[in-house]
Amino acid sequence: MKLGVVGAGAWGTALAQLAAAGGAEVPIWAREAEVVAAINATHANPLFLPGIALSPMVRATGDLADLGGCDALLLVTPAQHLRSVLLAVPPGPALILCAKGIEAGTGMLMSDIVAQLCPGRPLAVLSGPTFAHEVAAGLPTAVTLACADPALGQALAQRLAGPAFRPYLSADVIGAEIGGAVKNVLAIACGVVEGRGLGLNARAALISRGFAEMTRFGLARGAERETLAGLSGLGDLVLTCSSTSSRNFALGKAIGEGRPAAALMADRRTVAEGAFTAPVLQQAARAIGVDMPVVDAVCALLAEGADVGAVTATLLARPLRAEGA
Ligand SMILES: NC(=O)C1=CN([C@@H]2O[C@H](COP(=O)(O)OP(=O)(O)OC[C@H]3O[C@@H](n4cnc5c(N)ncnc54)[C@H](O)[C@@H]3O)[C@@H](O)[C@H]2O)C=CC1
Ligand SMILES: O=C(CO)COP(=O)(O)O
Repeated sequence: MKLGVVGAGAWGTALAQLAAAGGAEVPIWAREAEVVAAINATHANPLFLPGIALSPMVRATGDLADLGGCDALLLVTPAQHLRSVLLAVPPGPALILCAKGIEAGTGMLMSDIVAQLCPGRPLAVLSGPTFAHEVAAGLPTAVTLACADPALGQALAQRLAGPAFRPYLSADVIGAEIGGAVKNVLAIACGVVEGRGLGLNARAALISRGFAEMTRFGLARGAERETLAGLSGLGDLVLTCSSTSSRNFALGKAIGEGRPAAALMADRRTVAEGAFTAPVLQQAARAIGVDMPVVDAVCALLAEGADVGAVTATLLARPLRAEGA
């Protein structure tokens, strides 16, 4: 099975490296001419994945048509740009959705966008605890590979699996997408806890209550509980809520240290998906009557520049409730 990669940020580049590990040539589309040049001339992507020597089998192009001969494409452009890129992706290859987010304005999951723009096109979701630089360096991890078609899911998992990369199959596409999108917002909250010096107890409590929010929202949207508790949900939540290697966590940490969110978001070249997902997730949750107080708190910090101390106090002063409610 020939794989191609759309999007040469950190994660797309790491996935291309993974796909090329067995010696196959892997075409990767990059939006930036400097990234195409660097990958082809120096086998590196210093802009988005510095410090990693890439396989010479990873071949970059600036023309999406060059990926037309692939059997499947890993789509790794940020969630807010998937729609525009999808319009130019060659028809035919199955699509593996790797971005973690919800589209602003429409509230659509990535699979909803594919269904709208390319109805009937075979698709899968790849999601889980995967810091790009660790995967590119060959460090071990496991992911969820969700696909409604078991034969396609099996073939994709076989193609992507390696000695240090272990996909677990699922049929729950929506569950895998929701876990990845929601955990980014919660990682911002955990970063705030770190930046404000609120302690490790607070972080553990927030991960746990954040997971309760992810579960409430996911179940209401038709996700399966075991997917949310798996690699693409809880697994990735724990990862991104624990390390400044997470851009979302790092963003939250800077907010917790007192830096204004708007200034932090301006001019960044790397993506902190949670900042875009937070308001649209809040809207989607309210529309179906799901309570997500941690997401509300992140929205207040991001959009309104609310005071961290006041937002924290509001969260802690909410009426007491049963843990499972
Ligand atoms: N970096 C990581 O460790 C992981 C990232 N992801 C997800 O992968 C997706 C991509 O993230 P990264 O590769 O980390 O990106 P990145 O932050 O390394 O790079 C930004 C990317 O955005 C692209 N971009 C900027 N403006 C664009 C536009 N107008 N149209 C199309 N593309 C545009 C750039 O070309 C570049 O590929 C995100 O949804 C992220 O949540 C998932 C797993 C791991
Ligand atoms: O999704 C990720 C790891 O699984 C990367 O997280 P960040 O986007 O917060 O860096």
